[in-house]
Amino acid sequence: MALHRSICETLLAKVGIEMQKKSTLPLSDANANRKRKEVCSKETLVKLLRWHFGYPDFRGMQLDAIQSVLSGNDCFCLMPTGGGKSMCYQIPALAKPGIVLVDTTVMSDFCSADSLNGRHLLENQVMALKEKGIAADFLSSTKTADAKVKCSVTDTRISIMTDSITLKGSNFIIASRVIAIFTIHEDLDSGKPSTRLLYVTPELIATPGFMSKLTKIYTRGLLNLIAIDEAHCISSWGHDFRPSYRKLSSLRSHLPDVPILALTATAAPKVQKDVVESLRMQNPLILKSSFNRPNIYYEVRYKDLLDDAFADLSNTLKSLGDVCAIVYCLERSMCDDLSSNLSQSGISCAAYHAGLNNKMRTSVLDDWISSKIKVIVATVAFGYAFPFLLAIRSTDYNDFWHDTWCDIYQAKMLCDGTFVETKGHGAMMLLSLWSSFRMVSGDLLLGIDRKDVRIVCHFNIPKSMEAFYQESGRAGRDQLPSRSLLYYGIDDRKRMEFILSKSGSKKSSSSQEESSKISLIAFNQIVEYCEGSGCRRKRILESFGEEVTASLCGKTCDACRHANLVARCLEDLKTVCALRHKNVSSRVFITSSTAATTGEQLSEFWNRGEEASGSEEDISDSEDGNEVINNLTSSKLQSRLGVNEKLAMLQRAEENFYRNNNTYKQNNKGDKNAISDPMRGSSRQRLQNALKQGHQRLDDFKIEVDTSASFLEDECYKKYGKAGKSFYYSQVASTVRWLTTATSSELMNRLCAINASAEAEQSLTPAEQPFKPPPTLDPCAEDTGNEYSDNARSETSPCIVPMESCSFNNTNLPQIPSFSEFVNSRKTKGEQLNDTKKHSRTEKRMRMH
Ligand SMILES: Nc1ncnc2c1ncn2[C@@H]1O[C@H](COP(=O)(O)OP(=O)(O)OP(=O)(O)O)[C@@H](O)[C@H]1O
Ligand SMILES: [Mg+2]
Repeated sequence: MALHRSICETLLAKVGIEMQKKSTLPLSDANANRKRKEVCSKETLVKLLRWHFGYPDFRGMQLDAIQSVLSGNDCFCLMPTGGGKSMCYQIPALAKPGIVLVDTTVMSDFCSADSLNGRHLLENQVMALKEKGIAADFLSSTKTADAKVKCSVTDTRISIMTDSITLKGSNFIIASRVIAIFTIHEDLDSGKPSTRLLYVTPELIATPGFMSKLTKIYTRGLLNLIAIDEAHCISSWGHDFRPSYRKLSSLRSHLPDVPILALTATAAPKVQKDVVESLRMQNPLILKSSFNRPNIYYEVRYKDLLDDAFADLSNTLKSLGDVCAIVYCLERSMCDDLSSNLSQSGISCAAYHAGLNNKMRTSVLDDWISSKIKVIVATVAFGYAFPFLLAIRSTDYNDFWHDTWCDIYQAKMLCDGTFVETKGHGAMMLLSLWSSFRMVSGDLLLGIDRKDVRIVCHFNIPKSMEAFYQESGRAGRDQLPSRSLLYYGIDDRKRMEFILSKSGSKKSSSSQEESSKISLIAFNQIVEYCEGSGCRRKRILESFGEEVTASLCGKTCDACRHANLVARCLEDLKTVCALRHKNVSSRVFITSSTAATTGEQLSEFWNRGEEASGSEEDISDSEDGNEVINNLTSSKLQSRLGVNEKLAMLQRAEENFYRNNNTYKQNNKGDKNAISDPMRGSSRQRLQNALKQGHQRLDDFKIEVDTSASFLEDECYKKYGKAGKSFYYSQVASTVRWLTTATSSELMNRLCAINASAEAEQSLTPAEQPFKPPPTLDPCAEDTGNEYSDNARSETSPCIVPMESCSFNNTNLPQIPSFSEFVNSRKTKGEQLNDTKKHSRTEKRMRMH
């Protein structure tokens, strides 16, 4: 034991775990208050605030909340972002001996997604509190996945003390953490814990081991308060990806008279009701501060009216000088692109998302917090993984594929290991994407207390007003003037609507449909915020049920300050939209909240239903998918299996899939995934429509529509015909999308050859017109001569050469590896690394090229 202690101390010293720098302020009435539920006087509490935090006085409703919980009442506290909610449980932790338990999303997100980052962040937070003289610490149910260095000293004790922690060994950082857990547990068991503020995850609370520990602390009269930070997760997000929050309801039954403090910045009345009921709060004191953030200037810019939104963003950031900023976007790839784009234009910036490896994320975060990096480009909060599959599928097939395997690879390291036996690629993709998006979900920057963020830009529309408020609220936590800038694009809006509408597909359960409807209604609020001409601030506040006067804003939003300009922009947007999306019923300026939920055909992604027979076997709609989603939440396998076992399991699943699939195909004459002629016809029609729109949009449009549509369709078919209709549709969709934005010269570049050939053919008499590829099109013509085979000829566009031979669009695709190949390539790679004694970690993101 003595040996253990000395090792602990040495290691703690080595990793620099800070001891408290400030002593706790001695309070004369502290002991007297120990058992009595007595309100601390305002003076005492202000003294604590000044001593530990150096602030002169409490803000807003802080004091009411603190006094309420100290007197034993439940309290529901609604405060704006940056309003100082943490103080409402930090001060009670100082006011009496005993423990304040804080259930926090920050930990939940980070620890379940990425243990090292979670720990790193929390270590920072806890260290900051320790420096203020607060005995704070944290515990989580995080599993340690890395198995580098054996940590034999603590193995046995850890497994005895926490039934949820699977320790397989550890690198140095983890070792230090493990020892810290050891000491916290010892402290909690001691009967006289020195810990005052204990941050935990809902996952940990749900474990019987920890609950029995809590019960012991409670029976000793040492549990003073349970604080649930970001309590809205119980309601609006809990069902989707934080079911563990639901388990918090057991707190009341196990610990009946410990006051509960629920804190949130985003709670609509229905959410508030849900939180109060779920936590079984009793007559809680409801404290509501205004959501108004007077120091934030709100502005919307319209992507469709900008020449170059990237450039606009970059110029805006530059014009602000060397300030700290956050840019949010929807997808990782966008994060990376945007970040490198901004860096190229001289802005100190980095991408931050779950696709980065631990080391990278930690270092980006550190650099941003310490101001080495000024701008952080992060993914927005998102709770749905399932529909992302379709969104991503519309991007390049190969990139998508590679990303997917990479995600599986990363998921084993980052997520909590919910792997299930699945039926093949579709399901595995869903699984991996689910994992990866679960990782990004919940705003990775949540809980980071960087006060001087001067501007928050949304480069893609957020999913709801609540998400927008949370994210934009990261600006100006120091109360100094700051900005929120949202770039609104019609395509972005459609993409988000699609994603949200697909979150409850027709084959899903009714609750999923319901949640999809709710999401779309919530999304409509943020669309109205962008498309409406009235005061932005008023709109935000009204969406949270606050009634405000028009004068409240005081020209601190673009709609109030530049009313005419905004009105003009909205008019222009209307026109652009009418031109660009002629065949798609536009929702611009349709403000009825039901419009989004009526299932209208909103974009190229989701009007697949109208295309011939639909896509029964689509990954999106497959029973497989639902099964995976269902299994994901109920999987018994959970994290108990090792990584290699999980990979082996996926490999087996793939083999089974192919076996079953072949049998299925033999038993069913037609392949459901095959692309039929009517489907191809319908795709050609869509491409024609898009080309016709181009005709209207562009003055110098000289493209022959029908032939070009056939050409493009043929291109899609050749590229993805064999992969099945899902990928074929995606390719058609992205081609349509490209057509709606392409410039004349881009169109000409891609289609000039075919149009040149059409023109050439027109100049010939019908008798002269050859049934062969035009020489200009075929760079290999000299080699192939007239050997152009009938097989390579498209039935729909007879004058087109095989795409593979066209130099202007070389679509030779790298081979797509099967999952087994992928795993084996990893193994080989690993062996090679061992052979050459390369211990340094190379790029985590595996490249298949
Ligand atoms: N009474 C106070 N006076 C001055 N500053 C304060 C006071 N209370 C809290 N703060 C500071 O305000 C900042 C925001 O506080 P905190 O992180 O608790 O906000 P929050 O309400 O939890 O925000 P979010 O919703 O973004 O998590 C912190 O830097 C905190 O130290
Ligand atoms: Mg907070």
